[in-house]
Amino acid sequence: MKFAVVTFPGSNCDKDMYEAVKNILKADADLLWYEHANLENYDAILLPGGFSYGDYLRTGAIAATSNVMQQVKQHAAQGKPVLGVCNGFQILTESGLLPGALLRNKNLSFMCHQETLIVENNQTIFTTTYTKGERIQLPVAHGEGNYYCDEVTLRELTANEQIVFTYQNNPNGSVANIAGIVNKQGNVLGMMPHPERAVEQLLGSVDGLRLFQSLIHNWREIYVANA
Ligand SMILES: NC(=O)CC[C@H](N)C(=O)O
Repeated sequence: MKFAVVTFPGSNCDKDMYEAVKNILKADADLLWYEHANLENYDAILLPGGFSYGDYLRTGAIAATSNVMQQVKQHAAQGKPVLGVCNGFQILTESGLLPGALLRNKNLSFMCHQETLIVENNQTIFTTTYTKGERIQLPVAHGEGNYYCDEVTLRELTANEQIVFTYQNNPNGSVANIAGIVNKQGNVLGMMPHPERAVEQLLGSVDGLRLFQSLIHNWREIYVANA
């Protein structure tokens, strides 16, 4: 299984993401500059955190218009996995791959600390290593992590079990305590907390590692075991 980590101008969690996948998971991965990225031969695409284009206009809005996102859309339409973390999540909502929007935190301040999340759906390709309702520890680091969607969308997200992670103690004002959602097909996950920053005990938690392990395991089940 081969991972692509896409770097935009202003990404700053791209190397952490790459290190987590390449050196901790020991998976095949490339770090790709957005302009030259050809995503054809990759199995999973990782959109890392940061401040793409300086967060100008709206977070993720300018990166969402880049050519590489057309490729990400094609990849997603084929049912292949896409994970957007933090700014990656913002890019996914701005590009229409996920519903809703990320607004400024309710206290209008950047926040950076460990949060307890609740695993709401452990039946996605990203979350089968967790149990439903499990409390896990992941760090958050954002100024605009306040997930918003209208009531109709929230009803749909709930009915389709697209809410994957919620915050135990909502730090940013997100609707329904939402920390991460998947698309209807279940192959595109966007989340504000950073799994790539929780892949070694030295970092305070290994709960993020399990997300990548889940993805690799389920990808093999789908594409290798049944081939
Ligand atoms: N770590 C990040 O990805 C930061 C995300 C974002 N640009 C924000 O502050 O909201």
